[in-house]
Amino acid sequence: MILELDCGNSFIKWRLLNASMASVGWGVVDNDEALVDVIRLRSVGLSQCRLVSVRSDDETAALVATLENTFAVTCSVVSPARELGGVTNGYEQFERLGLDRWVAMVGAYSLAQRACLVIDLGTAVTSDFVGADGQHLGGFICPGVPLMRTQLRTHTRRTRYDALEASLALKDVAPGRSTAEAVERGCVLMLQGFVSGQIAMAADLWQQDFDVFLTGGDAALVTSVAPSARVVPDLVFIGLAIACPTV
Ligand SMILES: Nc1ncnc2c1ncn2[C@@H]1O[C@H](COP(=O)(O)OP(=O)(O)OP(=O)(O)O)[C@@H](O)[C@H]1O
Ligand SMILES: CC(C)(CO)[C@@H](O)C(=O)NCCC(=O)O
Ligand SMILES: [K+]
Repeated sequence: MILELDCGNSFIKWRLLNASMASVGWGVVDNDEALVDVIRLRSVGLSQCRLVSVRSDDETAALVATLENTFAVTCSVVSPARELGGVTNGYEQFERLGLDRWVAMVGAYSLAQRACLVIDLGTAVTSDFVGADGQHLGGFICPGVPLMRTQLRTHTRRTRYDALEASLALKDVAPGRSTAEAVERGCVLMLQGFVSGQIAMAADLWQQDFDVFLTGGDAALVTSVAPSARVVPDLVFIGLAIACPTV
């Protein structure tokens, strides 16, 4: 079995593949200890681990050491590259491009084999443009819903509401008539406006000849403004397999 990990700033997403590369389990945890606990229950036959991380080098090294010591596996870790899977990193300093963005676009290009716009909606929202020839033109980074919400709560005094109100607020996006509706709907509309703008930018560059990929925990919030987008929740893992092939 292979353990795949996508180590973000807020969450670690994990997935287990069997010998036929079929997913036999997955989940989301919010710290290293919780990850070890959940994998320990399923670690029989674990032979390899591969991971992509946007955490600090020290944090990533600590997680790798824990996994290698606890489960007696070797971990392959994605490192920055100028070129991978036909995609050329477009950053002036290629090693500074977030590795989650990098493997997501490598995964998207492997599926599309033509120009693609890759949007990852998580804690942060990122968008990346890859041309038909695999050249990464660059992209954008903005706060995602969790960050927008927390910034509002932190910097204003009267925008509070509870989780129940929040969960009821998104039944539609009409003008809000309570604080919860006003904030929750406002954040979703910010996300949708951003995604619409990105698709318009891609259409300026490539007319109709491109694919839009959506991934990340909040992808479902924007599908209404991107009806032809391909929603691929495991896009990072698809790219991860290309970056760290089975040994
Ligand atoms: N099971 C889940 N666990 C955590 N977040 C979830 C889950 N399902 C949906 N979400 C939503 O996904 C968003 C987080 O997205 P995602 O899991 O892609 O985070 P992320 O960008 O990977 O975060 P990071 O990479 O910084 O850890 C949150 O806004 C949350 O509302
Ligand atoms: C933007 C995030 C936080 C999204 O997870 C990550 O890709 C990252 O830390 N990137 C480094 C900065 C950059 O990509 O330019
Ligand atoms: K992410």
